[in-house]
Amino acid sequence: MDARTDKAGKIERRGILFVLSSPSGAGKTTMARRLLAAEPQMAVSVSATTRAKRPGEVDGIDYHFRTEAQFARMVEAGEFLEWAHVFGNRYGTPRAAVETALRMGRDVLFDVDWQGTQQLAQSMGDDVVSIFLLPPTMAELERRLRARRTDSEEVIEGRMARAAAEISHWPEYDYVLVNEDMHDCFEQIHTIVHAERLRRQRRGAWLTEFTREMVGKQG
Ligand SMILES: Nc1ncnc2c1ncn2[C@@H]1O[C@H](COP(=O)(O)OP(=O)(O)OP(=O)(O)O)[C@@H](O)[C@H]1O
Ligand SMILES: Nc1nc2c(ncn2[C@@H]2O[C@H](COP(=O)(O)O)[C@@H](O)[C@H]2O)c(=O)[nH]1
Repeated sequence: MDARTDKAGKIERRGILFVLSSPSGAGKTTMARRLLAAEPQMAVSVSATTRAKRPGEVDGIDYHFRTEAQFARMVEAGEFLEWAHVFGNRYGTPRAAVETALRMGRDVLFDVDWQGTQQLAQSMGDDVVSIFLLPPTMAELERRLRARRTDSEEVIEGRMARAAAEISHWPEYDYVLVNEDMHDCFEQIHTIVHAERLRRQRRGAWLTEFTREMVGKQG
């Protein structure tokens, strides 16, 4: 028996929803990829979006790329856990995949903006752990957006224009990290994941039973 299952092997651990947000280009996708490589049991929420595919992006892996009409039908059918307008496009978290992963006791990683984080926190409460990434400077943020070579000048300017507004939401997050050095930032995120999993409230009935049996066996 471990913290995930009871004596009958039934899953009793609720998955944690780890949310990463930042201004565009600060490094969420980079950190998410590293975390998923280090934590193969962690599920990732693949968002749906109406934005155009970037070079190298794959439908169903990076995003579910949808037309406006398809996205609107999904909203109408209640298929999203949350959705929002970001940079003139619509982005949303499909409900079904997240609910399946959580039911199986798996943690789920989200890359969503501040609006998505607020909506997830409202619907999923204490199961949400939110992390905000800051760039070391605005100049470095712009450098990273350009170095990525995935967006037009117009898109980059739009994202830089929105960066200060995104950053203003940092106090709403559980953790705020400066992504200066990739390795250090990843280590900090991984430490948060380990610590949050060890919270007493998340260890479930297993801990109660474990301590009761231990004390019962005394003498
Ligand atoms: N600590 C770092 N130092 C230098 N470059 C970095 C660092 N972290 C990420 N980058 C680089 O910055 C660029 C932007 O990173 P990334 O795509 O992960 O950002 P993002 O926050 O996911 O952006 P978006 O919200 O637009 O999807 C990438 O080219 C990435 O390799
Ligand atoms: N509220 C939501 N925001 C989302 C979701 N998926 C991604 N995002 C955020 O959109 C911007 C832009 O992303 P990009 O891939 O076009 O650069 C970024 O801040 C993401 O965090 C979502 O499902 N809901």
